[in-house]
Amino acid sequence: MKKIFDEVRSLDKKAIENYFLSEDILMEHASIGIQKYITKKFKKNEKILIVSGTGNNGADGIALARLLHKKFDVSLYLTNEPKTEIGKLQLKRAKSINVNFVKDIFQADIIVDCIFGTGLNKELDKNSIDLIEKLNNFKSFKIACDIPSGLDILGRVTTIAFKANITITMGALKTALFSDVAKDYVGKIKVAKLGIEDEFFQSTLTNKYLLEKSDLVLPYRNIENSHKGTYGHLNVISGEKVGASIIASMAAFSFGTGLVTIISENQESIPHLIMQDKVISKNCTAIAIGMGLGKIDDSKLENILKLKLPKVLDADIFYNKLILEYLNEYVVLTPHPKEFISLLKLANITDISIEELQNNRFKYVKEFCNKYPDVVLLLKGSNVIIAQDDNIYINSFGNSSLSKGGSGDVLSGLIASLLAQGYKRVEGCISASLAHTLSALNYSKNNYSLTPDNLIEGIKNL
Ligand SMILES: NC(=O)C1=CN([C@@H]2O[C@H](COP(=O)(O)OP(=O)(O)OC[C@H]3O[C@@H](n4cnc5c(N)ncnc54)[C@H](O)[C@@H]3O)[C@@H](O)[C@H]2O)[C@@H](O)CC1
Ligand SMILES: Nc1ncnc2c1ncn2[C@@H]1O[C@H](COP(=O)(O)OP(=O)(O)O)[C@@H](O)[C@H]1O
Ligand SMILES: [K+]
Repeated sequence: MKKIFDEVRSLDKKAIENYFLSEDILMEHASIGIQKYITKKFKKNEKILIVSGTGNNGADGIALARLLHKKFDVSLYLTNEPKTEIGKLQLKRAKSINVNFVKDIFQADIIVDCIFGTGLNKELDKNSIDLIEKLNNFKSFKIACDIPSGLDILGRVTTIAFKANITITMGALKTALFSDVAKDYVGKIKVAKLGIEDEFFQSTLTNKYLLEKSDLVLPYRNIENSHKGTYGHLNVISGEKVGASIIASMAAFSFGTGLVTIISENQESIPHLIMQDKVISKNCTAIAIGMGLGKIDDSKLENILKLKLPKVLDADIFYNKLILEYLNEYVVLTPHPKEFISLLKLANITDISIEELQNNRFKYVKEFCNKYPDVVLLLKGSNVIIAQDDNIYINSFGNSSLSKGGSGDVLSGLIASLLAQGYKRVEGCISASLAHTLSALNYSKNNYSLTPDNLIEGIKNL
């Protein structure tokens, strides 16, 4: 996993002091980072338009124009004269070698957005909105310098934001790039090193981490002298919609759990691989409840919630106040945003809209985890957040093929499967969530036809 920081400005300052560097050295490295990317990816004669604002993000762009001068067909458009000292210096340098300044933007092969960086601190004015809108309409390959212009430090879109194919971010990953809203603007994300010792970021504390493919720990079996009981027995509690329990059960069975039983009062028609019972199994090692549950008698629910077994609580359960008494060290919660706002309300933390949550996901996850530090929370979304106490892990591998009924049931089944097999809760959530999103990513047909069955098939082939 890679470290993510809420802000890097103070880190840059500290690094400058620690290693006797200068803003100029850092900026040169920032621009070299983008120069290297462009030089590697594009042919020499391609047209590049760099659009620079008045702050240091703009100054990065002016430095980049100098670095690419005569190597590419580069044009530099300034929204205004630079305001910062280093920006003025970069401009002098660029002018001294006759960089090509242009008075109008145009559809180049490549556009580099250096209008605003992390210094965006107010609403965009009309000129900036028009400029970003025009750039977005160009069919160019689009590179955002540090952060797409128009995204603020919390990853919210002000009025409009630059839609990049890639964001080359300076120094270290920033939280703002991983809001759900940002996902449609950042494109790929790449870090440009600023000439600061790697050791510096390694030793700087953070509570946020970006998950990588290598963090996936599949439930490989490492002993031969085993039997089905060795790999746990998951009970999936069924309710009004048995389909959800079947999806979760099939996902769990395919992900290695030795036995899966659907617990239901009625005799349901279910796949022959899955067992069925009316009561919790004696050798049950984990429980999944909530998916398709509908209404349930409080005393029955309480009898399940009070069991000292790892549990995944999902879906309908987030509308029942009873769960507040059981938010303990056995529990994993897997709400989607609508369910999470219900939970926040039940827990008397806040009464907010989905939009407010989606604009401030990290903030509300933190508030919830401060109140319930024993619980492991997985907040679904285009960038999944896994949190416990103060620690946050972000899974950004998901894509829109997962926006379909039943995807969440697969995920709950996968987490419950790993819990039944003995994974710790945070580790279980990390590996299940990675398997879930990587399976979707590997599905290569198109991005509309993925079904829960395809997802489960993909998980068998990871
Ligand atoms: N900290 C450092 O040492 C480094 C910073 N670098 C670059 O510097 C950037 C940050 O630079 P700045 O702090 O100058 O900030 P920005 O370049 O993001 O620009 C902010 C400027 O625009 C103005 N502004 C903010 N919001 C506005 C709005 N809505 N409408 C009109 N004007 C607005 C501000 O008053 C300020 O003058 C980073 O994103 C990064 O690209 C890099 O060069 C690497 C090194
Ligand atoms: N656009 C998207 N990008 C990434 N992941 C997505 C996207 N849409 C949905 N998902 C994922 O799909 C799952 C949907 O779960 P949920 O809404 O609970 O569905 P259901 O209850 O129908 O099974 C979650 O894991 C969510 O993170
Ligand atoms: K930018």
